[in-house]
Amino acid sequence: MLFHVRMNVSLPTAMPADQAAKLKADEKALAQQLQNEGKWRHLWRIAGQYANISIFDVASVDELHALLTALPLFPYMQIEVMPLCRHPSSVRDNDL
Ligand SMILES: O=C(O)C[C@H]1C=CC(=O)O1
Repeated sequence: MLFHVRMNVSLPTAMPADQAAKLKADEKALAQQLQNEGKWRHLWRIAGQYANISIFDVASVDELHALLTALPLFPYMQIEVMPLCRHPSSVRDNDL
């Protein structure tokens, strides 16, 4: 199942720099692991914003929820999820 996910990140301004750096490093490691596993298929920065557009390819809504809520930055993100299905006019297969 494919999901379009937007993540807006908002770290508290009072958060110590070393805590923020650790969160970002942990987030990066997990994001890259999930990309290598094929579950996090696309990761794009939204220009000019601390936000991203991602495409996840997972087995279920429950799996997506588990992945998103396990992200180190999850407590500091606003997340919007859009489930995707095949468009009848698309000339592409689902292999993104
Ligand atoms: O920077 C972000 O957009 C938030 C998050 C998503 C992947 C990652 O490494 O950090």
